[in-house]
Amino acid sequence: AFPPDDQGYHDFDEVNQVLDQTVADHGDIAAKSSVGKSFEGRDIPVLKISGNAGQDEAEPEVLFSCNQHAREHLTTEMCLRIINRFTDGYASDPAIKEIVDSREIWIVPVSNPDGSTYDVESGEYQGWRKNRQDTGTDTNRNWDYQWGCCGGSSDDPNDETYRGSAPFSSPEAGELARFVDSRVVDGVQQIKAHIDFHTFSELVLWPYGYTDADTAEGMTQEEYDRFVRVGTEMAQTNGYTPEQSSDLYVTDGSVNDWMWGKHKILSFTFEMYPSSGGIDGFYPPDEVIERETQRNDAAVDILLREAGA
Ligand SMILES: NS(=O)(=O)N[C@@H](Cc1ccccc1)C(=O)O
Ligand SMILES: [Zn+2]
Repeated sequence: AFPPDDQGYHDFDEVNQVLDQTVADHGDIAAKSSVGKSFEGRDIPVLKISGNAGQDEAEPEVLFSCNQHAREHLTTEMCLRIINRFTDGYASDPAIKEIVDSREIWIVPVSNPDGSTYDVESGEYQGWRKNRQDTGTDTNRNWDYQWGCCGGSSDDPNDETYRGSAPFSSPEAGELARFVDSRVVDGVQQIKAHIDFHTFSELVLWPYGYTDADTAEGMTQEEYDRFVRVGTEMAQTNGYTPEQSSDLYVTDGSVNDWMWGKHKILSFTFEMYPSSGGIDGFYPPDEVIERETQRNDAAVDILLREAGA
């Protein structure tokens, strides 16, 4: 459970209650399933929002994933904001209805349920980042694209950026990857765009993370320019700084590199509020949740539009 002053945040059980209630209230446009189990055996929930949610329709799909890093709890609230906005708004807002009827939206509010639970279950924040496998794997260094290639992760199990013993050695990354793989229908990946939400620094990041170069195998200049255009457009709406993720620092095995490198999914990371801080930057007071999640509404709409382009 979150500390008394931060009850506005949802822990894992409360997230599942919200998802179940959403399906109960909006069963025609919302469907809950699991992408698989975490290391400690928790189901990692995914909510699908679409007209006729029970049918797989030939519509562009978009994935929003949150809380890959345990302590980054504001990102779970970001995924819940997306869920509430597109379900509660469906009956009253024609623009929302138009999007939901023409897209299939997948939302994973808690990608790392073991780590997220560990971080808050004592009632005191643990500052935990990784999953709960042995001494912890940084799942955002465990994706199977240029894994461990380039000094953008650690081979020391005690480090915060430990890449794991092998690509997809963490079930959390492996199961989400398996879910994305499963969205290849008749040889075509149905998911066209993705945002992985993190905190903090207020950035919009795009691949590749493993190299400083703009272009590399699997990334032409035209493809890079599209990341810049869409990333910059989204950043103009939320005031974040847009940049290639390696401009921040080189990472290898990150989710964005795999989403683009393997599936050509237009995949971004958003680093949310605050813009700076120490360890307290991971724990903004719950009073900021509404403001800092609504801050990304327009960017989310841009990505949903872009998925159909
Ligand atoms: N959220 S964070 O503080 O861990 N920063 C992220 C930044 C990041 C995210 C995606 C690709 C490259 C870099 C990280 O994984 O290091
Ligand atoms: Zn993070």
